[in-house]
Amino acid sequence: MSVETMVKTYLNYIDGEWVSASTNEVEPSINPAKKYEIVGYVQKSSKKDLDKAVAAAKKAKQQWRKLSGPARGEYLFKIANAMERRIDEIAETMTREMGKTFPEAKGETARGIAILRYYAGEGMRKVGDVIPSTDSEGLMFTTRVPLGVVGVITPWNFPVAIPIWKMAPALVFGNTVVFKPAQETAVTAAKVVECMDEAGLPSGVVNMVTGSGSVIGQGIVDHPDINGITFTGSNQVGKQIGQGALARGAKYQLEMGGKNPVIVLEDADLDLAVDATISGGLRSTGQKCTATSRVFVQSTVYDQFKENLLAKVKQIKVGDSMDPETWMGPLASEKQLQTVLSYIRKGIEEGATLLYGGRRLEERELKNGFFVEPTVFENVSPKMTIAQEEIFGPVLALIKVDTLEEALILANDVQYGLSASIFTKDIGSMLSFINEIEAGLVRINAESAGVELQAPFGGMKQSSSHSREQGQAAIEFFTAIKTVFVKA
Ligand SMILES: NC(=O)C1=CN([C@@H]2O[C@H](COP(=O)(O)OP(=O)(O)OC[C@H]3O[C@@H](n4cnc5c(N)ncnc54)[C@H](O)[C@@H]3O)[C@@H](O)[C@H]2O)C=CC1
Ligand SMILES: O=C(O)CCC(=O)C(=O)O
Repeated sequence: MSVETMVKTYLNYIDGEWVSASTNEVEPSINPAKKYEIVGYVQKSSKKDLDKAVAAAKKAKQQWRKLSGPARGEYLFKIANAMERRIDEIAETMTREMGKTFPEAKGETARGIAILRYYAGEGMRKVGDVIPSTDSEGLMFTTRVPLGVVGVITPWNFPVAIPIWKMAPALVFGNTVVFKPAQETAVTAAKVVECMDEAGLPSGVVNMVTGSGSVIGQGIVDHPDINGITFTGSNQVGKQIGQGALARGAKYQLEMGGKNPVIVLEDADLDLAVDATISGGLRSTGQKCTATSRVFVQSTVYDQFKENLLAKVKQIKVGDSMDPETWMGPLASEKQLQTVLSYIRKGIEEGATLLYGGRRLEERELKNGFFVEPTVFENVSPKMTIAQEEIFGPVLALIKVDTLEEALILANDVQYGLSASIFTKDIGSMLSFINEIEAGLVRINAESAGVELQAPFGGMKQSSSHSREQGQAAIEFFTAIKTVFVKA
C-alpha cells in the first residue's frame, strides 16, 4: 500500500483548471487518528473563487445539456473507470482524513464507482410519458430538462459516496455542478474530482471550491446563478439552506439527521439483533445519519440481549483505522469528539445508567487522536437528551419496553424519521412496524444502516426536505418536467 511522504497542497478545480484560491490561504486537513499528521493542505477560498466557479458552470451548461443522455453517461463510465484504477489510494486517503476503517473506506469507494455506473445507465432510460389528450388529434407528453447549475454541499462522513450520489445524477440529467465538500475531507474530494478530470469531463461541467461553510456554502445558497442546491449535513445548517433557497426561489433538497431506533421483540433471533445493533450503531464510529441510536428491547429478553450485547461491545478493538486489527476508528474531528463527550456527560447528568464505555481513549498513541470508547447506556427515559438528539458517535441507549405498541410510540417520539429496524419472526409484528413506524427507510431483521444505491433514500419528519435521493428517485430533484402538447 502506498505511503505518502510529502504533504501536498490541493487546489480548487474551476473551468477545467487546478487553481489556488484568490486569498492565497490554505489550511491543513489532518488525520483524526494522529492529529499531528497532515494529509494535505486545502484551499481556503473566498466568494470571488465561488463566483468564478459558478460562471464556469453557467457557461458550460449550454453545451452539456445539448449532449444526449447516453453521451453524458459515457463520461460517468469513464469517471468510474478512473476511480477504479485509484480505489486503494482514494480509500486510504479517506481513512487517513476522516478515520473510518480502511475496509469501510474501500467499500464506500467501490459504492461510489457503482453509483457512477448506475447513473451512466440512467442516461439511456426514458425521461417522459405519453399522456392521452382530450384532443384526439393532439399529442401530449412529458419530457424533462435539467435545472441548470447545481450547488452540491456535502459532509465529511461519506466523503466519496455522498458527493457522487449527488453529482452523478446531476450530471447525467444535464446539469453542471459547483461542488463544495466538507473542509475536513477536502483532500478525498479533490481525488474524486481528479478522476473526473482524468476522464476528460469538459471544462466547467464540474467545479470544486473548498472553504468554510459560512463563506462558500452560504455563497452557494445566495448565488443567483445557482438553480438548485443539494445538501447533506446537520439540521441546523440544512434549515438555513432551505430558507435561503426558498427566499430566492431556488430548488433545494436536504438530507439531515436521524435518531434511528431498533426494536427487538421476544421472538427475535437475538444473535442477529445484537450483531446488527453493533454494526448499525458503532461502525464508522456511529457517524452515519442512518446509525442505530436507540434500542427498544422487550422486557422478557432484555437481560439476555444486554448481556450478549455487552459481551461483544467489550471485544471491540479501537485504534488507528489503517491497522487491520482495528474495528472502530476515531471520531472525525476534535469538534466531533467534544460533541460526543458532551452528550455522554449529559446522559450521565440526566440520570441514565452508563453500562459500558463513555471515556475518551488516551492510552499510548491514542492520545494523539480523537478516540472514544464504544458506549452503552440503559435506564434511558424518552425525554432525556440522549434519547432525543442526534449524537453522531458510538453511543447506544437501551430502553426496556413491554409491548410492540409501546416500542412504536416511543420510537416515533422524536423529531427525526430516517431509518428504523425491527427484529422479529412474526409477520403481524413486521406489518404493524411497516405501517406505524415514522421512517423513510424501514428495515426488518436488518441493521438500520445499509443503504442501497438503486433504491430511494431519505427520511420523514425533520430528517429531510421530504424528497428522495438515489435510485430513480434522483430524477425528481435534478430535472424539471415539461408537459408538451403538439398539434400539427
Ligand atoms: N446527516 C448527516 O449525514 C450528517 C449529519 N451531521 C450532523 O451535524 C453535526 C455537525 O457536523 P458538521 O460537519 O458541522 O455539519 P454541517 O451541517 O455544519 O456541515 C455539512 C456541510 O455544510 C457546510 N456548511 C456549514 N455551514 C454552512 C452554511 N451556513 N451554509 C451552507 N453550507 C454550510 C459545511 O461546510 C459542510 O460542507 C454532526 O455532529 C452530526 O450530528 C454531520 C454530517 C453529516
Ligand atoms: O448509511 C449509509 O450508507 C448512508 C448514510 C448517510 O447518508 C449519512 O450518514 O449521511
